[in-house]
Amino acid sequence: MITSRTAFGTIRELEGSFLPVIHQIVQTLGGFSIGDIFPSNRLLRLISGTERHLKKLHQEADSILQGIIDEHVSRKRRRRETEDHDMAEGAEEDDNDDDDLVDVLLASTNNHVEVKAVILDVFVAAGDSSPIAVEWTMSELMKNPEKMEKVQREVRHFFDKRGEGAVVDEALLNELKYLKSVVKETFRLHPPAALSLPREGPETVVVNGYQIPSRTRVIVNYWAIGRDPSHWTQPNQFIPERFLDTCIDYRGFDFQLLPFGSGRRVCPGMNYGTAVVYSLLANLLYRFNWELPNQIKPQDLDMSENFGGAISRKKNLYLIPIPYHAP
Ligand code: HEM
Repeated sequence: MITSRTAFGTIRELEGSFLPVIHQIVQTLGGFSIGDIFPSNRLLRLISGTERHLKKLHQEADSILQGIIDEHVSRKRRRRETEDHDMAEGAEEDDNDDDDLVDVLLASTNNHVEVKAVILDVFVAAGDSSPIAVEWTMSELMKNPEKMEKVQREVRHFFDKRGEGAVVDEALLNELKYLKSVVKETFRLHPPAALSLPREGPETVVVNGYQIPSRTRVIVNYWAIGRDPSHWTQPNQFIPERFLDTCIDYRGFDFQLLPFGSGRRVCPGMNYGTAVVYSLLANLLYRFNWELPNQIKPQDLDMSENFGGAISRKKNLYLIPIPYHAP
């Protein structure tokens, strides 16, 4: 929702139909089909039906995006007409402060196919990653009440000192060390994108004694790397403290923790995605205490995963918020 408001501004009706299509595209792309294993065999690709399904989804997304672009073009035209009229009467030219992503892209090209491709790429790649990360973080904190207490103490101390409106940016995260460790630990156990996008190398290489011929399709399993016992002690336990005394980070330089990938094809939305995660979490943790419904005990909270383009919870997380009032 935050990404779509940034991209589309206020076109709520079309936005409402676009997000479910994106969700289906992400789910379909994330699954494996027999055609993925033998990509050169067109018959297998046809039998699996995935290609047909994706084409249909693509057509739906394309027509919704065209509607959004048309809306933007006519809104811009109306605004320009009003501005021309106002300027003729002596008013100053309007700046473009409230332009959204579509406006910015349309200002740089008249080619609507390119604009649609960029928007589709951003939405499919961004998917629900940040909300999924927040949902897993809250799940782990509910399962581990002592960690929840510790992180809330830190966040409340921070906001009580700086005021409720304080923005949690990269500089201030140095003060929220435990929250940062909690997020790193969640990315380690539950990377929203478990697998890299498929990549092909231009030439043959040898990695750890394995020869990988050029043009081989390679997919890296970030989920398995995060739980590899040769890198992590008690790999399946949620222990944010493990990050307090190390500089291991998720930015792509520490190969045992790669929730955003690494190298030239590292996620370009990393800063935006993490800013959303930190600010949502900081607000949820500051403003409310949280309880599990139906007397569910923390240790009984279901943590099953849904396999797809993004690894979300299999069952939604339902929690009871209890407003917190600063003393
Ligand atoms: C917590 C949030 C996010 C996570 C965990 C995440 C993770 C990833 C991962 C693992 C990849 C694949 C890297 C690879 O193939 O090795 C990726 C690619 C990508 N991400 Fe993100 N992402 C997040 C948020 C976002 C957001 C908010 C945007 C855009 C607004 C975005 C845009 C992209 C794009 C465009 C690519 C494809 C890059 C390419 O084609 O090489 N991501 N992301």
